[in-house]
Amino acid sequence: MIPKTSMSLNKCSFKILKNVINSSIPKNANIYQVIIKNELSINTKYSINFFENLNNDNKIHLKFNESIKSELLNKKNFNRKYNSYTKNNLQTSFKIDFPKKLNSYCKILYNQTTITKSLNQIQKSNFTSKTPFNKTSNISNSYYSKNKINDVNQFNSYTNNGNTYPNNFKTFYKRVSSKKNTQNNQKRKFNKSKYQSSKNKSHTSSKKFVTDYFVIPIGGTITIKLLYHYGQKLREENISKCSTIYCEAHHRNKDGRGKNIVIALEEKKNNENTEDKQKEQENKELLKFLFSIIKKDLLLVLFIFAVTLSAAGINVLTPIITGDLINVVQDVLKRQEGFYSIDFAEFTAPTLKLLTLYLTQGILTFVDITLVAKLGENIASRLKLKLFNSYLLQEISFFDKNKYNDIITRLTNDINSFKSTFKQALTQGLKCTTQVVISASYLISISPSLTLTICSTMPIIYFSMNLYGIYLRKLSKKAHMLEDITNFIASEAISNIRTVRSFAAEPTEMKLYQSSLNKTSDANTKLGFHIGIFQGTTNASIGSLVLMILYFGGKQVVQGSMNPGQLMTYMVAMQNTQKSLSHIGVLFGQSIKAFDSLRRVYEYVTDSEGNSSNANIIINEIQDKIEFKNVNFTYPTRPEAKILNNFSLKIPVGKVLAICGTSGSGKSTIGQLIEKFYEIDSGNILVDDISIKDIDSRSLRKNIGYINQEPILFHTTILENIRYGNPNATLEEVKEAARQANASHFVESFPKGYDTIVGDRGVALSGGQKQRIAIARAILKNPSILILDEATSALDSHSERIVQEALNRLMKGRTVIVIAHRLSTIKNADNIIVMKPYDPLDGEKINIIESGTHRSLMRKKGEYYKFYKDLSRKDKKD
Ligand SMILES: Nc1ncnc2c1ncn2[C@@H]1O[C@H](COP(=O)(O)OP(=O)(O)OP(=O)(O)O)[C@@H](O)[C@H]1O
Repeated sequence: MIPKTSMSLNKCSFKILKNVINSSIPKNANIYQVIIKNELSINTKYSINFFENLNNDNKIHLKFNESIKSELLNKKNFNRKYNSYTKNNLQTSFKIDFPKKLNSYCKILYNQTTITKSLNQIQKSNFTSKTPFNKTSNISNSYYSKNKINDVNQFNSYTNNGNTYPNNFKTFYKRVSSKKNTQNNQKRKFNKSKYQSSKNKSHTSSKKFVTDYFVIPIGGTITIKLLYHYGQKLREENISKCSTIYCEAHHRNKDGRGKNIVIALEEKKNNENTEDKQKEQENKELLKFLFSIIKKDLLLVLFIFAVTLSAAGINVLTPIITGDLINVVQDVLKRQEGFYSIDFAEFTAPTLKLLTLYLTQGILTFVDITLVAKLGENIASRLKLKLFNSYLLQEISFFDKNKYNDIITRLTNDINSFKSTFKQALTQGLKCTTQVVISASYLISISPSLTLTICSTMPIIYFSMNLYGIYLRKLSKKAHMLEDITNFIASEAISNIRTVRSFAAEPTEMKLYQSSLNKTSDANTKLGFHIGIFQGTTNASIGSLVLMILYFGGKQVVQGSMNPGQLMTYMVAMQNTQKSLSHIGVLFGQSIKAFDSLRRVYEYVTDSEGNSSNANIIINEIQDKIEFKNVNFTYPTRPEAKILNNFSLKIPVGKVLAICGTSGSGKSTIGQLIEKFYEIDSGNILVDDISIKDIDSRSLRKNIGYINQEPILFHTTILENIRYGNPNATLEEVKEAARQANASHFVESFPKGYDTIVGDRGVALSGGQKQRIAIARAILKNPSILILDEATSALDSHSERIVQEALNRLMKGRTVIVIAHRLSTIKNADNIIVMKPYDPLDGEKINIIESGTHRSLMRKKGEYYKFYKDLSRKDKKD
């Protein structure tokens, strides 16, 4: 029976909870729920679940899964060991280790009664004020022992104050930190031979972290709120993104009877205040990021500032000098001396001044454009490099979660749009703002009354134009979207031309394209019509403004309160101000968009920063078995569907394991887990008796060769494609690998031999040829483990034979995992396992339904027998 669910559980978490209960907990077990309310300051869009390790030692081991761990860690330094233990039969305890930078405290609710305050007090008095977590302290252990007692006392005094807590509900607080250890552990690169000795050192990691440790009785409903603060950086903005998290933990009493608790972490509801703070914090971080990109060019930026300000100053001066020139002309006219008696020397001074201004303006414009182009390119390159690097370092699950187009768009469109707006904002924005400020004060100084008259009408024109501008932007967005769709239809049809042809779908594609084209053209025509209205109205308004100035200004000239030169200056300055203002408006809109683009780039860049794991054991050659120990696994993009459940498997070194089974049973998943493309939820995968979590991913993958049904080749020469397996291989070595892979014959028959370009993704080669190039590549890589994922299933029997021959050569002396389709490979394998998809409703809850050698399984006449017979029938047909 499940006791009453906590009121704090929302619908979503309850659904998950129900799933957990349905899927994992024995029906006859007593189930108690411990609801952990989560207010993690982490971005857990995808990270679901703590996970548990149940040992028979009457202990509960709670662990964070890797994604949460890295998030929690503020992407670094998280302790891998989350051990906890049971105090006695009635109590379940768990301990959570926080990294020392994590300023953390717990709110505990017992039967809906909050004791948060007490813990907050403890937190404040002992941790935050005396020894802030964000500072590394070298305080001795005795300090902590002393404080630990204080904490317990404080806590007890609170719980005894008329609260509903049972007496055994105690809280201990312990905190140990050592900067030295953390740094040493981070820097230490493990070498396989040194591993044993280093391992012990690394496991003294409890020293490195702040440790919160609560003892909680099983029974009733307990809500625990964990609040994490990253030192000074309370990243509240991410709280809203935090999704529901659950974990389940099993507890066994000494008498062997099981008790289970389900723990759910739940999204914290944000109030508006925290949302504002979040945004503020996000913007701050974004600006910081931008500064880190620009800071190398700080001198250049300052120089551009100086040039732009000078250009703005000259722009303001030009109408003034023009006014002077007009005044000279007027003076001469006043004197009414004939043309030949005019002293042109009077014109020289203002004319020369104007000429100098124009020339300087030209030079400054040239310098400005050149420097800003340089700055823009520097920034864009840096951003692109940062983003591209972050893509290459992302977890494979990142590519499951995000659309390919989205990933590429951020690298191209987003960065380019940011670059161009940044350039404009820096030059035009600065120039326009300066001009507006100087011109406005100048306008007021010439004629305050005229300026007031103009200013009362200008905002009306300005705002109505802006409103129309918003409508125009909407139209333009729609036209762009339709254009994108049209382009997509064209590119899809062209890139899939073979499919289009073979289905004789040309007329359909043409119709589709034409209909989309018509819509785009209609939208663009409408846009053009409205742009026309906009431009026409703008021109008419500007004209009216000029007229107003001439009318009112002319009156003032006649009245003698203004001279003609000043009127001229006034007119030009007003036009400049008006242009600058509308420019600033447009730039403002563009800047918001550009900032969004930058935000998207930043999101991906920071995403990958969380992937720096503590796995640092380098392995040069795998010499021992691979072992799956009680592995539970779900794909991060589909957390509700468990793929492997308590999965155990040993693959001895140098042996061949064949995996067969129905589609979707998880055969390929096993290969991907060995490659460490995904992190497992719980259990362990050992390679050479070392947990895969501790092994440096690159060094692991260097030891693995993966050949699948559709090998991907790069758009370059055959030589370079084979060399991808070992960039240092000589031409002779490449040729030898090709020979062993049965590829040399067909490669040498090509006119350009090894210099033949294979086309995009190897389109210029047949399936069998691509497969053999991939095998040659694997031969050069010389891996200890070979994973063949349905490697020959897409080939006809002739190609299959040639490829298989090459594969047989490659398999010799290696540990091989064959995800099998071919009878001969399965038959000769040292061990065969038959898998079925995990089904939570199935009583057995297993993935492997049979295992053994070909002979033993045939004798058994079970699933493998059926599978083998089916395959033999198919083979005969072929
Ligand atoms: N990247 C992924 N994200 C989410 N789910 C996935 C992903 N890859 C595979 N799956 C799911 O995991 C399950 C096992 O897939 P897997 O590819 O391991 O099966 P398989 O036994 O190799 O199947 P097949 O014989 O058809 O290739 C399937 O239900 C599949 O839909």
